[in-house]
Amino acid sequence: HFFYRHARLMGLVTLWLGVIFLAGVWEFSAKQLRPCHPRMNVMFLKTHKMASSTVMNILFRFSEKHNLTLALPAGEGYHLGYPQRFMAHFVEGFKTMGQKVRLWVQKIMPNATIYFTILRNLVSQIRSKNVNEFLASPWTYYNLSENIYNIYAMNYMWFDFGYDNNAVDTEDYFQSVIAEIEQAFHLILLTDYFDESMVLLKNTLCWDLDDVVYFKLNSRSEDSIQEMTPESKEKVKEWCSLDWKLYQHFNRTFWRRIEETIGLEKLAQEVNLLRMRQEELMELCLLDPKPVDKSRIKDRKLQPFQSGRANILGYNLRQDMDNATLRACLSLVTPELQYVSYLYAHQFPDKKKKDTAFPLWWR
Ligand SMILES: Nc1ncnc2c1ncn2[C@@H]1O[C@H](COP(=O)(O)OS(=O)(=O)O)[C@@H](OP(=O)(O)O)[C@H]1O
Repeated sequence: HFFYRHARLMGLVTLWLGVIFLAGVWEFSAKQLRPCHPRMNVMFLKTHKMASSTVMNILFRFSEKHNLTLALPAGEGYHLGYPQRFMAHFVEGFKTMGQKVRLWVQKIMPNATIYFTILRNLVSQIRSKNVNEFLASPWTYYNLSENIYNIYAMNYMWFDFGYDNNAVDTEDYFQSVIAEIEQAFHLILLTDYFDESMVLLKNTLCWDLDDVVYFKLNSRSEDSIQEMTPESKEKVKEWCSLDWKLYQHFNRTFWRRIEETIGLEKLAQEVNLLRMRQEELMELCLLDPKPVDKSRIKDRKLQPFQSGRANILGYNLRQDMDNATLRACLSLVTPELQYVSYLYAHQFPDKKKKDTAFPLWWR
């Protein structure tokens, strides 16, 4: 009787192991055979001075290629309420009221949406004139009571995620925010490894290489920047300690994700392909091998918005292109405001146009 009972148990266990094994084999072969499907629902949190305009350009081109609907700023504006917290009625066509930011975003995005953003190392990002003087004695210049007008001077990445940039940095607080960000975002990319980020994005979203090929947008001219001294590089990590820890954390998760998904060897190959394609397109489209000073941009409609005193560079296109090539090249160099203006006019033909003129192109 004892043997009989155990034999039955053993039989059951063996049967289960068999079923689990078969399910594993089936899933493995299904993964090998089934090509992934490009993700069409994407939410990008635009962060400042972190190559976010280049990412936006990638998203704009993808949305045109697949005729997708964009959440565009309502009325005459170009921002979704920044620096206020996001609300759904900042998006053209949404009128609902009375909920929290996360719910607002969920209200306008479908359930199966990939949420992502991009961060940059403080040391490479903060290159404004007078940065060293500022960091030598920041409290001389920084006034806590100025509140929202201070956001670029302390922990602005923290602010862009919707948190208090003046908050006291304690381990518990830091960890609780990180946990919230990790819950809300599927992917955090890095400006400092932009090409690697584009490969990771392409693989996560199952897009093509050409979807993430780009020209670098919104770069500052050399005479608009001041590099940090070695002392400032150390001081900024203290002054913006929340941002510094945030960046370090997501730098680690970025490389972990690469290792778990693509692997370093394949990453290097794909980055290489991306750069080759980028060079090919630059030769095809551009008059100059590098972005040029705003005064040298011949077509004013291709001049990027000039924020502050910095000189923001742009591009001149070659003249000798057929219509289809010109259209493709234009979309790669069109600055953000002009592109938003164009997409808005296209998506809402009956509404009043935004006032930034965009290059005329044929649809
Ligand atoms: N592909 C790529 N790789 C590395 N860095 C890049 C890339 N594209 C843009 N950039 C740099 O990003 C800075 C502009 O960022 P944003 O577009 O976010 O600026 S803005 O806030 O929208 O004005 C700006 O940095 P600075 O030149 O230091 O100002 C750009 O040079």
